[in-house]
Amino acid sequence: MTGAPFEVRDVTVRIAGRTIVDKVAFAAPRGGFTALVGPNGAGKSTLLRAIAGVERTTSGAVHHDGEELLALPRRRRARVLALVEQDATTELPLTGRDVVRLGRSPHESVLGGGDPEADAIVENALARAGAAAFAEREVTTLSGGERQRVLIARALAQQPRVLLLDEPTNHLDLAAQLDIVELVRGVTADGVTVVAAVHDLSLAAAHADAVVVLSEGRVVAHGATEQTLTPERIREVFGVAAEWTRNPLTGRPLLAVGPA
Ligand SMILES: Nc1ncnc2c1ncn2[C@@H]1O[C@H](COP(=O)(O)OP(=O)(O)OP(=O)(O)O)[C@@H](O)[C@H]1O
Repeated sequence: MTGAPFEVRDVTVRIAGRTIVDKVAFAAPRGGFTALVGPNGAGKSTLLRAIAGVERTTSGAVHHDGEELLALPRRRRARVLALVEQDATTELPLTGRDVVRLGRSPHESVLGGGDPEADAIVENALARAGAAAFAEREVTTLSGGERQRVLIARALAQQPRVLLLDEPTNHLDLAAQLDIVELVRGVTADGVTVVAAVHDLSLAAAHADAVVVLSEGRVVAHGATEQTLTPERIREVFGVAAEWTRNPLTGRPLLAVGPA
């Protein structure tokens, strides 16, 4: 991890007169894993969509290595940043491989082609995301967890410098959740900056390099886990009593919760 090439600057999203994301600002180190946490409705998905340029921002900017990403044409932005949305669905009769192949479109020439490595990159992304078994299947027939792996593979095929994940372990069984954590660590080791919305605070504490706590559209804390995810703040933001213990199998932080 070096420097902070990725910066979210005062991003605000107002929808129908309501402020959903309110002047959110944070920087993320290159090759770091930043966990975005907060209760239901805090604005995590809207913020990720705004950063990716999918949701229109009312004001603010997103910088990467000196470029203002929101001002870039969509294809150029997609070469820098990929978003895996929560529960993204498709009705199109595409196979898993077709969907992953779509991740290459920002790298192809406008008329298609001009991307000689595409086949190898697609196969590699399928394998890395544990989605190779679904390459020939129509994605509409896949389970939620299987589809999630295909969508992660598509984002990997995009070869972004910044990877945004919205609840990447949603739909995944316990072993698959561990696979995804492993995958995120592998991707960050390659220098990709990961920002992921996660509900599992134990996962955030065990694996993230930094945590951004969002509440009612605002950043209420940002920094190392120990400083941000204190029992007091968890009570304040999530409305539960909490105590950190250790996972006896891994030695990593584990959150015990109870009624406030
Ligand atoms: N298009 C929209 N129109 C109106 N309200 C919206 C729209 N999109 C999001 N909201 C509202 O904005 C708030 C934040 O939603 P968002 O999905 O970003 O929260 P979240 O933190 O990702 O929640 P969750 O943990 O439940 O996924 C919610 O109150 C939601 O109802």
